[in-house]
Parts: sequence; structure tokens; C-alpha cells
Amino acid sequence: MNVSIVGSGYVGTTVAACLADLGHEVVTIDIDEDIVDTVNDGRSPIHEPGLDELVAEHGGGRLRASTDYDEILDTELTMLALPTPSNDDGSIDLQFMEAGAASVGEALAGAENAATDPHLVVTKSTVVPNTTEDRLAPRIADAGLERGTDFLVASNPEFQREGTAVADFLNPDKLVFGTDDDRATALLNELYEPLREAADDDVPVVETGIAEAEMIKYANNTFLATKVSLINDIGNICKEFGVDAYEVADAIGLDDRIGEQFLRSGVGWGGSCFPKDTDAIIAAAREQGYDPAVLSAAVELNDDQPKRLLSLLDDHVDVSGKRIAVLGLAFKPGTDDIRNTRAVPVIEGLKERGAEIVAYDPVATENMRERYPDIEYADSAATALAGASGAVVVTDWDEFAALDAAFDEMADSVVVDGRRIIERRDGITYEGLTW
Ligand SMILES: NC(=O)C1=CN([C@@H]2O[C@H](COP(=O)(O)OP(=O)(O)OC[C@H]3O[C@@H](n4cnc5c(N)ncnc54)[C@H](O)[C@@H]3O)[C@@H](O)[C@H]2O)C=CC1
Ligand SMILES: O=C(O)[C@H]1O[C@H](OP(=O)(O)OP(=O)(O)OC[C@H]2O[C@@H](n3ccc(=O)[nH]c3=O)[C@H](O)[C@@H]2O)[C@H](O)[C@@H](O)[C@@H]1O
Repeated sequence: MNVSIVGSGYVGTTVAACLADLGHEVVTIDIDEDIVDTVNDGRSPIHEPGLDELVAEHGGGRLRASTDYDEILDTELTMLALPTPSNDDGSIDLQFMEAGAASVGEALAGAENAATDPHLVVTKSTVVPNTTEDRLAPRIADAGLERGTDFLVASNPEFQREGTAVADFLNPDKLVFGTDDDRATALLNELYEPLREAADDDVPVVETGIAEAEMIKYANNTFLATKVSLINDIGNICKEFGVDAYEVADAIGLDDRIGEQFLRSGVGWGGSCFPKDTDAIIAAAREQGYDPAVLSAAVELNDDQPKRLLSLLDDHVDVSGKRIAVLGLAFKPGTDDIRNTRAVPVIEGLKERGAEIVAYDPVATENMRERYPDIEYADSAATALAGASGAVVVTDWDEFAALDAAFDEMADSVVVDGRRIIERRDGITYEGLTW
């Protein structure tokens, strides 16, 4: 199939490269010329394992990028993979989605030889229920187009994680097709047929309504975020009792009804989506007159975990004027993404205490330097630790597990681990956040 994807960021580029790898002809459309040039040169605009290879193989060939919305005219369907950031009140800012939908409509309306089949516009981004219906379809129609004749809309939320996006996209637990027209369902089935054939296991397809599909995405993300907050709550109780929360989690994870995943307690959840999506669905629910108590508590608990980490550090070191190492800046390992990383509240707390911060991350340093140009960045964990009077671990990068002799070079070997990643215990003052 010929496919266009508007927005060539984390999701758009990953989906595009994977669809090209599965045999589709894909063009991404982005307003950022650097991103477009990068993709066409066969380079990935983002750090994501496996993506460099796919873009190198298909970039400039079956995978192209452009700034020109008219490219969608040669395609059968267009996915909107545009940002849906938070407004100050937590609701989602739809300006990028609406701008993209309007541009798609204008391109379709300006076609000299209008296609006979309606063009399918798929909402890939995460949007609250009824957004596609109430806010996006009307923007497409604004160009003088008729829904059902000139265009169709659908929701096909994406469940990939950063750091494993390529593998997740190619082997999803499920595909969700939210449609109100059989022609849209048929196009989505055709789009994903090669993926389902190539996947390691059977991939269930959930065919549902558009608003249901939009809500499934929020239910999925907020359920997982709440699961982590719940294990953090349990972990905080464990710490009070001197109980190892990881042994507890391993045991409860054996119960199929609980499941072993997302039971790693620690400094909490960050990233571009859990915080944003939780806030967005809480704001949307409140607008309807419902106040989601559990989700609000999950957010509150998550906000407290970095404070608990720093308070454990305070128990051992007065950090004012002392060199303190922050190990890990990305919101999770495998990515250079620092959006809503727990490292930010940790750095803020250390700054408030007057600490001299030295930070290290294998890939996210440059992104963090833009946000905090004034702190010191080390080029290795060992360099960050050398001479430090304390260290906090914020991201569970594998390389931190093996740190050993580097702790002996600290001025005072106090290590507060927010991710249960450090293996060394002997000869250092080690505090786990929930163990
Ligand atoms: N990052 C992730 O792992 C996941 C994100 N999502 C959702 O997918 C959506 C997109 O997220 P990301 O890919 O992370 O965003 P992103 O910020 O990485 O990428 C968005 C891209 O859209 C481009 N753009 C902005 N306005 C445009 C316009 N009018 N026309 C063309 N291009 C434009 C930007 O230049 C940027 O390259 C969000 O709703 C997010 O919640 C869903 C699942 C996973
Ligand atoms: O909508 C999205 O963008 C994506 O959000 C999450 O993916 P992602 O944020 O990339 O990463 P996760 O692996 O879910 O981790 C999120 C945060 O939770 C934290 N986490 C995760 C698991 C755990 O057991 N403990 C824990 O603290 C991680 O450190 C990280 O800060 C979801 O897992 C994806 O399904 C979804 O598509």
C-alpha cells in the first residue's frame, strides 16, 4: 500500500520505517526540514534501538520524508502521528492535530484528479474520546470535503514503548481499529496484514468504535501507570517495615491475575506519555463532571517518589555545597528522551538544597544540557562518582549494574538507588528506595 504519516517523531518515524520494512511505500510529512533531510539521507532522527538500521535500509527508497502535504495524494491512507502535549490544566493541546488535519483536508481538496475512493485519515496520536469525531473530522471537512465520500476517519492507537519501539510495533499484543465505516476497517486490515503475517505470535485485532479506540489507549496507559504507583505504594510500606519490595513483587507477579510486568518499584514513572495521558484523561473526566480518585492518587504518589529519594539521601549527607552524582537522566533506559523524566524533580530538589550536581547518562546528556546548561555533565558514571559525596540512581541503565570500584573513588560512598540496579552493597552506604 501507499501510506503517508504526518509527523516524523518517535511514533511517526518508527511506524513509517517498520511499515516500509513490511513492504509498504511510506512517506512521512513533517514541518521540520532537518528531520525530513535526515530521514531521506537514511538516518534516524531519534535514538531508538533497531531504527537506525531500518531507516538506513529504506530511507530515500520505500521510506521517504517530505514537507509537502500534497504527497498524501499518492497514498491511500494518512496517519496523524502529531504531538498532543499538555495544557497547563492537564488537558491535551490539540493545536498540532487540528493543524495537521486541516492541512490534510486542504491537500485532498486541492487534488486535480480526486481519487474515487475516500481517503482514510487515521488518528495515531493519543487523543481523548471523541476528539477524532468532534475536533479532527470537522477540520478535514473545512476544506469543503464530504465525510464518507471524500474522506473517512479512524482511530488506531499505538502501544509501542520507547527503547523497544521497533520490536513492540512489529510484535504488538493487539491492534485496535476504531472505525465507523467498513471501508476504513478494510483499509486498516490491509495495512496490517503483512505485520500480522510476519509477527512471531498471533496478533489479535480489536475492531471497535472510534471513541472506544481512543479510550482504550488511555485505559491502557493509565492502568499501567497506576500499577507502577500501586507497587510504589506497596514498596514504600515495605521500606517502613524493612521488607524487600522486589521479593514481594516477584511473588505477587506469579499470580496470573496480577502479572509480573510493571512491578518494578522506585522513583516513579516519567516519559512523554504516562504523565501527559494520566493528566489528560483526568482533566477530560472532570470536564464531564467525574473526578477519578484512583488516577489522581496515582499521580500524587508518583510526584512524591523523587522527594522520598532525596529524603533518603538527606538521612546520610547534608548535600549543601557537596558534589552529588546523578546517574541516569533519560526517563527510562534505551532512549535519549528526557520528557517528564524523574531526573528533573531530583535535580530540582538537589539544586534547592544547594548541591553541586554532576550528572551522567549514556545518551541523554545533550538533551538535558539544553534544559540545565549550568550543571556539570560527566562522560562516564565513574567520572561522575569520583569525588562525589553522594549518588542517586534515577535510570536503570544496564551499565550501572556493573559499577563497583568506582564507588571507592567517592568522597563519601553514599548511594541511593531509585531503580534497584546497583549490584554492589559491601563497603558502601546503600539505600534502596523501596527495599
Ligand atoms: N513517544 C511514544 O513512544 C508514543 C507516543 N504516542 C503518542 O503519539 C503522538 C506523537 O508522539 P511522538 O511521536 O512522541 O511526538 P514527537 O514530538 O516525537 O513527533 C511529532 C512530530 O510532528 C511534527 N509536527 C508538528 N506539527 C506538525 C504539522 N503541523 N505537520 C507536520 N508535522 C508536524 C514535529 O516536527 C515532530 O517531528 C502523541 O499523541 C503521543 O502521545 C503513542 C504511543 C507511543
Ligand atoms: O503511550 C506511550 O507513549 C507509551 O507509554 C508507555 O511506554 P513508555 O513511556 O515508552 O515506557 P514504559 O516502559 O511504559 O515506562 C514508562 C515509565 O514507567 C517506569 N516504570 C515502568 C515499569 C515499572 O515496572 N516501573 C517503572 O517505574 C519507567 O521507568 C518509565 O519512567 C507504554 O508502556 C506504551 O505502551 C505506550 O505506547
